Amino acid sequence: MKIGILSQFPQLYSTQRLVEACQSRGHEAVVINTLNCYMNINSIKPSIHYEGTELVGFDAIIPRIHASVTFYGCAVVRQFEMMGVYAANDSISIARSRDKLRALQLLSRKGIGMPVTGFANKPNDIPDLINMVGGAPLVIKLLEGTQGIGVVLAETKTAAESVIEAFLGLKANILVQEYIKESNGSDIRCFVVGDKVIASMKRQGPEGDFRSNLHLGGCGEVVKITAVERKMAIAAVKAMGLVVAGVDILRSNRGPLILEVNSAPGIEGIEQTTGISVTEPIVEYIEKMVAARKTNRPIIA
Ligand SMILES: Nc1ncnc2c1ncn2[C@@H]1O[C@H](COP(=O)(O)OP(=O)(O)OP(=O)(O)O)[C@@H](O)[C@H]1O
Ligand SMILES: [Mg+2]
Ligand SMILES: [Mg+2]
Repeated sequence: MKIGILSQFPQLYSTQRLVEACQSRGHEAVVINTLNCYMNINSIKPSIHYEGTELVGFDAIIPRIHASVTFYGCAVVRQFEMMGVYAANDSISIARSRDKLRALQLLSRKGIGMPVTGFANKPNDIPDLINMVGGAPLVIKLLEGTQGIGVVLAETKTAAESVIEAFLGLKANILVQEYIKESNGSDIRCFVVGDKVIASMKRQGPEGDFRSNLHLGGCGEVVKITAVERKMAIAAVKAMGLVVAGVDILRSNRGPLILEVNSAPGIEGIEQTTGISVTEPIVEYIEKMVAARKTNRPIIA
């Protein structure tokens, strides 16, 4: 197969590992810088051009769309879909999961547990909004933040009111969320491919930070997840329609709660913490899907 890896960063560990996994399973891997793709949208033969030539002959793509380029990245993935190329994460699912509000709304419809979350537009909604999620302390999040940036813990009602006012004054879209204190600055990251959790780790934030993101200095350790957590992670990925995803779960007093589903989950942290290759299963999954598409057999993966 010829597999395109959509990434702006060819030197990144994750990009390199995906290339290696494709090659070790006998496929051709091409790293494509998403932002350098330009598209010809027409009803006869939609195409993508790249550095002066047309991209042809691809069987599948693995999108690694960075949060800062969601709009353009999804357009490129969608164009590949229009050309009949299999996308291991399609454009609709990436867009769904990237917007934390949309994602939580979809998860809530499936009855998947999550911290109580509020969303508002007008500043005069603030006191009731704060009460709705159980009062302070509470967490305030930018809708499209990532790597823990734009996730704030407001310890008091006054702090919460001023942070919410400031964000809304800047026209930022924010979520207001119940703070799960008992998770103690840690969460569980499950790496899912298809309908399987391939690897999981517990992430613990640095001393004094409630955020567990590895990019902010958190560290990972191997963890055994429960059957309920496994089921929940898989259901969340299915609700998004993703095939490759990183699911963040908080362990709360009322059981596991989903925080979010990431469509371009980090690969370095989970592989180094667990010693499990998560890239091989991605390529294996793509092989099954592409083969099933060709023969029109029902897809069992
Ligand atoms: N409601 C909450 N209660 C307790 N801790 C929370 C809550 N929300 C977020 N956190 C902590 O903050 C971290 C970052 O939050 P979240 O995953 O929502 O943001 P992110 O910026 O999208 O991160 P990622 O890099 O995983 O995409 C979480 O991993 C968790 O440790
Ligand atoms: Mg995220
Ligand atoms: Mg997260």
